[in-house]
Amino acid sequence: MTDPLIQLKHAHVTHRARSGGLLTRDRVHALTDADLTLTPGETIGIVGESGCGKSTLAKVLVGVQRPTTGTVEFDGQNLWTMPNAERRAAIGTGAGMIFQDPSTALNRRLTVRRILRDPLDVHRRGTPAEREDRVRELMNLVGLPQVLADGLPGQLSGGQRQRVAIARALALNPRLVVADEPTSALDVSVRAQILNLLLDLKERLGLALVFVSHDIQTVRRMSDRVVTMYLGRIVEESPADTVLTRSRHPYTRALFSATPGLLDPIDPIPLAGPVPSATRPPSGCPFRTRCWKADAECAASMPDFTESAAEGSGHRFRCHHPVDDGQSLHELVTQAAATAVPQESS
Ligand SMILES: Nc1ncnc2c1ncn2[C@@H]1O[C@H](COP(=O)(O)OP(=O)(O)OP(=O)(O)O)[C@@H](O)[C@H]1O
Repeated sequence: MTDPLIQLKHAHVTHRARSGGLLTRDRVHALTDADLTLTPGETIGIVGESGCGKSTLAKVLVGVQRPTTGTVEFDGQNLWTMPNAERRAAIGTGAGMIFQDPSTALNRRLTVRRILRDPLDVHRRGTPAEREDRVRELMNLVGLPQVLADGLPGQLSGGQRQRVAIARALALNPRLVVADEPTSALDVSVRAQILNLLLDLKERLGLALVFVSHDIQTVRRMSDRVVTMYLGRIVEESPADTVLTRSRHPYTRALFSATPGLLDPIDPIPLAGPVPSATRPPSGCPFRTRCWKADAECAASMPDFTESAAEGSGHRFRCHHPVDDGQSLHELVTQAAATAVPQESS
């Protein structure tokens, strides 16, 4: 079996909650008890509703966010017990991050050349001449014409800016790249180009990729494995090619059923009420307040992960009452519509 590139163990992230801009004594549970393993060259996609912790999980994986408790191992080494300089070196060389909006992620006052040289200078990579060569190489890698090297981000198109952000993330030869909504700020016409570029780079460089998006269709296309999150928790990991039909967690099925154009035209699985507060998540399974299958057992405890019967499939889910393997969406919609869900939230 391949050694993991990254391993999260029981990672929690909490933040002080704010009310009217002021910090309160409450804690927001942005990530709860996350266990996840990523192998070299693998792509995982993270899906879930807004605020469910996708970005937090991505930042923890890439070593940008320190978990409040729990561990992150990168190449078998605990990232957060390393001395700072060592961790920065491991993170710098190990992982790059591409954000949603390249116009805010790039320093507007620096030329493309300076933006791409910066990580090489900070990590003292090679001689000045070698750094210049590397800048040229990075621009070629992401399909940016060399004439743009002296341009400022404001002089580039949205797609070109995102290419600069990708080149910068690749500057130190990372083995992992995290792309957090990398195309949502771009025109539809350039989205496919950027996604194809990421897929191409992943193949050519053997990168592991963590892909975060609200666009479930794209996540499925880009990923080997899909991680479903709900209210800070990972509730299912499914192989991307069977996530539509074989996922077992009711929330994964509901989420995918609500994606236009993905499945046969059909009403989505109806869910009761809104997502509860991340400050006071429900006891037991956090999805139980909206789930048509929930009962007292779901309020009492969060189930452990169940591995799918197909050994080595990488499919696992946390649910007391999973959807039957192969159960159709039509059946689930009917079942959910016929069931009243208890409304209390904790
Ligand atoms: N610095 C912070 N301080 C307080 N709360 C935070 C902070 N960062 C994130 N949160 C909260 O943590 C939870 C998870 O946020 P996160 O950004 O990870 O979710 P997300 O799924 O990526 O959301 P979106 O899809 O809207 O980007 C949310 O309730 C969010 O409000």
